[in-house]
Amino acid sequence: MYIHQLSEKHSVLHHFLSEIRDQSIQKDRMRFRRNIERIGEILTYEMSMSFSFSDKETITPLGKKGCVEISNKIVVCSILRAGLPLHQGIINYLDGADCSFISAYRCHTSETDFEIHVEYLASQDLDNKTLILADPMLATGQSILATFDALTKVGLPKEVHILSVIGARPGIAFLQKKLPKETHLWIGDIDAKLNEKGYIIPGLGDAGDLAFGEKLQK
Ligand SMILES: O=P(O)(O)OC[C@H]1O[C@H](OP(=O)(O)OP(=O)(O)O)[C@H](O)[C@@H]1O
Ligand SMILES: O=c1cc[nH]c(=O)[nH]1
Ligand SMILES: [Mg+2]
Repeated sequence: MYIHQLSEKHSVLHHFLSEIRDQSIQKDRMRFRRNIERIGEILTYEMSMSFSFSDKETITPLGKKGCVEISNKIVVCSILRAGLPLHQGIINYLDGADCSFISAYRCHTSETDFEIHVEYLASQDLDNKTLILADPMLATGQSILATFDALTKVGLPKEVHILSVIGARPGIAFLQKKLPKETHLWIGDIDAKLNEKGYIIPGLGDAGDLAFGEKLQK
């Protein structure tokens, strides 16, 4: 897996990362969602430099200009529910992309153990497409793997890009073992560890709850 950690360079991204982690600022739910969306825009801009482009001619009011346009056929698939604001950030920049949605949630068998349940999938044909799989939190990596497995039953994408805001080192190492080598991971920041409940430390807490409100545990 090719890992592109955007926090390696200092940029405005650090401002947004700091705000989503800050326990007082993140209480503003609207700001939290908007910051995740803004990070989605930044990740998409960086990822777009790896896309294919074809030439086109654009007519301006005063002449002609040789321009380029993205030639990848893109499907953005986001994992419900925390993926929704990230999804919005991605499609803010990829105007014509198809959008798929998949649900994945942690179903707890005990205080510390859980399984990932995938129950809902609405997807386009993925054959030969550029698949962007979006989830703001990459903790154990199990949600991404379960959704990747469900999606690759629908078709065989030409390339796969995973977009995430904060990841944990053990979850990334897990995906490195399980996903095809040519998969790209575009990630805002990487934290060192997980706690016994599978939360990223220091992370930011529960992204789905912060964006949309605390859900009842199953
Ligand atoms: O890498 P993992 O260990 O699989 O954890 C990451 C997943 O956990 C969260 O989802 P959650 O189950 O909390 O659902 P939610 O989006 O509805 O809050 C998060 O949004 C990821 O999908
Ligand atoms: O730290 C974590 C782990 C999973 N899901 C979250 O929202 N946060
Ligand atoms: Mg959650």
